[in-house]
Amino acid sequence: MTTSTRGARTQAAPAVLVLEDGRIFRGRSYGAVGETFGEAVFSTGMTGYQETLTDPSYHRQVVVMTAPHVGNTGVNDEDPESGQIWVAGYVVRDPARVPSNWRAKRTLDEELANQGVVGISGVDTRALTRHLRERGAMRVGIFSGEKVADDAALLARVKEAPQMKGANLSAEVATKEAYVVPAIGTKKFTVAAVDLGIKGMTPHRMAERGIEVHVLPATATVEDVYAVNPDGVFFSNGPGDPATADGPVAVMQAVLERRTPLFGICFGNQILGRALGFGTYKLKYGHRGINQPVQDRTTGKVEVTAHNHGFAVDAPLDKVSDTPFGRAEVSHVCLNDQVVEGLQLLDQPAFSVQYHPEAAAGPHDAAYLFDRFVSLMEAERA
Ligand SMILES: NC(=O)CC[C@H](N)C(=O)O
Repeated sequence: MTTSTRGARTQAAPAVLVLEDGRIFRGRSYGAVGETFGEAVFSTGMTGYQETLTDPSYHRQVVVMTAPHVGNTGVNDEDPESGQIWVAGYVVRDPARVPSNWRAKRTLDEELANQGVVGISGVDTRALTRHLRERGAMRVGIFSGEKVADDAALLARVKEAPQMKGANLSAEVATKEAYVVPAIGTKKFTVAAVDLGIKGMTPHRMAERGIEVHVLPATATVEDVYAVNPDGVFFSNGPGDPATADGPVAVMQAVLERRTPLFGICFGNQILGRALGFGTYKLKYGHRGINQPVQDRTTGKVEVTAHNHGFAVDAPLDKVSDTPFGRAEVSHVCLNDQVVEGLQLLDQPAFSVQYHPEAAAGPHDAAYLFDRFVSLMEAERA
């Protein structure tokens, strides 16, 4: 096990990060010693590393932090978004030598080591991020220890690792058993939430609004969804390529058929896109962080929002589309690059966003979307 003292870190084993295009960064082992593979992506969040590490949507991704200092507040038991760290690897520049926070129980270095997550520190993460912005997200390996193979052998192994495009991963991270998150205060509604890799804060944001949330496995059928007698149906965030999510797309289409109020976040937005007949595609390097400007096209208002997506929906920005479920339009757009960030149906109560209104971590500008879901269920009941 490694510790976070200066002395221990200078003794940490050497580590090397090898990108599939042959670019190499050297540093020191951070967290577990060993090797790992994944898709190299970067996050621009300056805070919220615990939420990032435990977000199941990061499954099979090696996350590069652009913030130069990571681990400053250590690790607490309150902030995780799921029961474990999901990132495949972690890349930081300068780890905190003396973490300090009243809630801290352990150092981040210890937590990564305890959970067997291989990381690397001492990397010029800004140079690495610029590289990924120019060349795009790509496969990567991190190798640490006193003896690792030569660079050419490591590169060959990276090139054998699986690609993110075409990866079907929800069932690997989602709950195997259904469970209930009770409403906080008086129960007003029941929601069936299809778990494709759900973050803990999402049902909590619903529970705060009087919703009893029945979280169902990724493989839930239409019968499973309606067995809980839901006022609304929710489709969560999750890892992998939405082009592989045929099962959830079919379930969502059945929900749209019945006109039950529907809300989706991130992967859930991509599934709504597919359910309506739009395509999805891989972004060059994706959106990850907690400071992305999104415009709500209905009100014109701009929100600062939390993102974690590598794919996006291909829907026209400039017109209302006719779909098998009535008229649909792009409700939200990212102002950095005009990527589709939300969809809404005009003839029935269904909408979704590509970003993260649950805001864990991130700004709370988009919390109104949970209220909008409640309004749809209220209108349906009335
Ligand atoms: N956070 C998410 O739901 C991510 C969705 C999808 N895996 C993507 O990368 O775009």
